[in-house]
Amino acid sequence: MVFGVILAGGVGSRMGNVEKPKQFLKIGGKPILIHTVEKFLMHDSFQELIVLTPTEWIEHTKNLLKKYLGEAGSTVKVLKGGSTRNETIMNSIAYIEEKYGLDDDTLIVTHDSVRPFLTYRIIEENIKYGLQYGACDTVIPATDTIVHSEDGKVITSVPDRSKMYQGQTPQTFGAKKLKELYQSLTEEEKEILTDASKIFVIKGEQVYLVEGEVYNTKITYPYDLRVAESLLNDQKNGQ
Ligand SMILES: Nc1ccn([C@@H]2O[C@H](COP(=O)(O)OP(=O)(O)OP(=O)(O)O)[C@@H](O)[C@H]2O)c(=O)n1
Ligand SMILES: O=P(O)(O)OC[C@@H](O)[C@@H](O)[C@@H](O)CO
Repeated sequence: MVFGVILAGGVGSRMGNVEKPKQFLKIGGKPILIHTVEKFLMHDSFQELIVLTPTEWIEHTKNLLKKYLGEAGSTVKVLKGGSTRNETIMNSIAYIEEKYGLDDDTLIVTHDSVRPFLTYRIIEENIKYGLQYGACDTVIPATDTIVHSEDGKVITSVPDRSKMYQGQTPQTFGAKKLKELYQSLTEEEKEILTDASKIFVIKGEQVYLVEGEVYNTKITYPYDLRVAESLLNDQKNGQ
């Protein structure tokens, strides 16, 4: 079984002083989260779509799904997010295990709710390579040179940019394996995680690359809202 797991459990602190978590802010007259859910609803491979949000925003999320997406929106399961992004993913796996059981064919396509510009191809390839390889990560080649600094003062190294990529999402995994690997991590290992692919990498497991898109950007800062509005205008004008 394949599940769409849309991560909306954050508070968007880097968005500054806004009245609600950034995933509920509007672009093109519609909440960012709704743009993202719409992309997943275009695929019929999913057994179920799951959105995970902070507890206090669960009812709001359900209302948005019904208001903007009607019947289709009502099929989306809304759950409580976790204290960290990976705990949110674990909450989705706990729900899946409870309702469907977990086996080696249980696949989760995990996606940042604030990356509304992902494409049909990216989702299809995540499903295909997730089923084929058991783990894949959506990435784009680094456009800026990556600089590594241990102390934040001087350069420790400048990795070969031709081998550097920027991680995006979706990140797709065998749910059973992800759960087992995550549970085997120490608290220190969990602390340094900023995504889920690293859980596999730390444990020496292969994660295959799926080609992302530059515009599959994560809305993080106020500036990103302006970029998102202009991307929507471009799409409207067929650019
Ligand atoms: N406990 C968490 C933390 C983050 N996320 C989700 O992970 C995605 C990417 O994380 P990020 O951009 O960092 O979102 P926030 O944590 O909300 O932002 P900030 O770090 O600025 O507070 C977002 O869709 C966010 O909702 C989540 O589901 N559960
Ligand atoms: O550091 P942040 O919490 O903004 O991002 C965490 C993840 O969302 C991020 O690592 C993936 O989108 C892959 O880049």
